[in-house]
Amino acid sequence: MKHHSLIFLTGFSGSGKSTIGPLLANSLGYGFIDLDQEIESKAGKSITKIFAEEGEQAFRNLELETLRQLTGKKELVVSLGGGVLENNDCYGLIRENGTLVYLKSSPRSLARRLCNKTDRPLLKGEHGKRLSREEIELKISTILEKREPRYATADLNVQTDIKRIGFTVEELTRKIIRFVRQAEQARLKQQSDNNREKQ
Ligand SMILES: Nc1ncnc2c1ncn2[C@@H]1O[C@H](COP(=O)(O)OP(=O)(O)O)[C@@H](O)[C@H]1O
Ligand SMILES: O=C(O)C1=C[C@@H](OP(=O)(O)O)[C@@H](O)[C@H](O)C1
Ligand SMILES: [Mg+2]
Repeated sequence: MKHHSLIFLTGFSGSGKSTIGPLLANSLGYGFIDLDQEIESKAGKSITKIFAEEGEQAFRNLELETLRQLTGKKELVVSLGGGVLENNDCYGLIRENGTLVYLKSSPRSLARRLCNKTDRPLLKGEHGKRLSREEIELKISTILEKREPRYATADLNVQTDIKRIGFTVEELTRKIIRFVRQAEQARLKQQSDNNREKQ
């Protein structure tokens, strides 16, 4: 059964899911889980090592396996990894079980935030070579073009390019509280209509 208070944050690497997620959860009075951190603690190694030692498909299998354990929960914010929605099974689980929220950022902002980081295996060159900011921005644009259609199906979205993190948290808190309240009211109305029809 879908719980609208099971909130999944999606968006490309660097959009702020892992930073904003715990702040948003605290602001809502919800629990918080970072899917990548769950996977790393289960695997006992970093995502970079999982990619290097077991390959990307092994990581994607761990994403699905970990996500499955979250279905049925409520009043919980889950920060997804940027590639989760590409897996049809993951996408289906998320749509059937909770509310999808998209943190939108431009390739330029994402590249600026990520250019000094070394923990995104997909944003490295041949043999793990570090890329320049321009090369990272190009790589982001290419991958984002493929992923945008699924990101864009989210129930709610927020632009994070030129917004301080605190404002994004406040905006998302307001939007989510309103969305969850309206969804629950609609569900209760549907239930009472169904009961009336049975009488
Ligand atoms: N709105 C923002 N403005 C400026 N920097 C941000 C913003 N959101 C995230 N960041 C920074 O970008 C980097 C990636 O953030 P992170 O939360 O890890 O993103 P994700 O989990 O979506 O990959 C971090 O260094 C974070 O501090
Ligand atoms: O875009 C992706 O496919 C990935 C994004 C990462 O998470 P963040 O979006 O939190 O960086 C992490 O799951 C892994 O490196 C793969
Ligand atoms: Mg993250």
